[in-house]
Amino acid sequence: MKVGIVGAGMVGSAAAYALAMQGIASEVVLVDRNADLALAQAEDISHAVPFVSATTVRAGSFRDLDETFVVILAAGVNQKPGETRLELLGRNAEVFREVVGEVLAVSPDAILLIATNPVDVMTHVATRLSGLPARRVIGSGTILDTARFRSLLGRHLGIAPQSVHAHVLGEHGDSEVLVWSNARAGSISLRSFADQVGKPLTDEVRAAIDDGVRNAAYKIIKGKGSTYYGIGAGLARIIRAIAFDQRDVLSVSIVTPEVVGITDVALSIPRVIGAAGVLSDLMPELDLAEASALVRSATILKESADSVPL
Ligand SMILES: NC(=O)C1=CN([C@@H]2O[C@H](COP(=O)(O)OP(=O)(O)OC[C@H]3O[C@@H](n4cnc5c(N)ncnc54)[C@H](O)[C@@H]3O)[C@@H](O)[C@H]2O)C=CC1
Ligand SMILES: CC(=O)C(=O)O
Repeated sequence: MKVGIVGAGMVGSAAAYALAMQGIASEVVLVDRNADLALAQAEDISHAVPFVSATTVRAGSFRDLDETFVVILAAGVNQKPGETRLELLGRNAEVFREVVGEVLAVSPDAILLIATNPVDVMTHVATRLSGLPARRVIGSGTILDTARFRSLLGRHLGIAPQSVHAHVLGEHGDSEVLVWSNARAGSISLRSFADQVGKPLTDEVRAAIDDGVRNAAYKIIKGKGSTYYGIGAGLARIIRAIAFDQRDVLSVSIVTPEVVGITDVALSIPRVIGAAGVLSDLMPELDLAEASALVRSATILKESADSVPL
């Protein structure tokens, strides 16, 4: 399967590396307005390929994105220390006005996979600009926050993150909602598992995990300037579900007709993903506090999307 990546910076190149290392794509084409950067990234990643897979990784122009199955949009500015994702909206909407049409001109049937922040609102912008059905314009949404949540819970409980079943919903950003009420470890409720292994989920533990998930990006950006390995692997995970029609349940963002009473909003809930994109949406049971936090998150995202002129 051929995958295009627009934006060959840290996120785009990390996604290309993850796709190549896992052999998910047969071909990856990197496009960037800095053509030298795209070429250098493609060369560097292609030198890792002989150790692992047979993926062709190359740089190209928009014309080289013909017949792509999925195109990742990772072009635009990232956060400076202390900056929120929503503060990037105006600048990155301008970038999408340039690139979405260029991609569709050569690859009208591609699924668009959005990484650029603020990812939920950018997913809304890309859906409007492209005119594609919402299920074919997928934002990585809270796939990364969900991975962070599972990682921290697994670390606390002393088990693999893959054995933790818990999701983060809503905005990929400050208003995101960690769903504790229906989280499970193995097939056991999280609270019961934690008590059985002698690692109770006290208020302090929950607060520390919430902070670790919600503020992960701020801490990493302060330490090294940007985040990319986590989202690179997350993007590859979504493409694997599409490439092999896996019907995986992943928390991703698409424009959704109605969620918790808010209409026409892009945010993350668990969704089934296969070759056609998002196949169905799933609404977990939430307690009152989680439901009200999700209404707040959805309202913030809807207001933000409504503020973007087309
Ligand atoms: N969805 C998520 O979970 C995450 C999203 N991000 C977001 O991903 C985006 C990219 O971040 P980084 O890769 O760190 O930034 P970066 O600055 O390393 O790369 C961005 C690339 O976009 C290119 N670009 C800008 N305008 C372009 C255009 N019109 N056409 C083609 N290329 C263009 C730039 O030349 C640059 O190489 C940011 O918005 C960042 O906030 C970052 C981490 C996680
Ligand atoms: C930068 C970003 O969105 C993240 O690492 O969560």
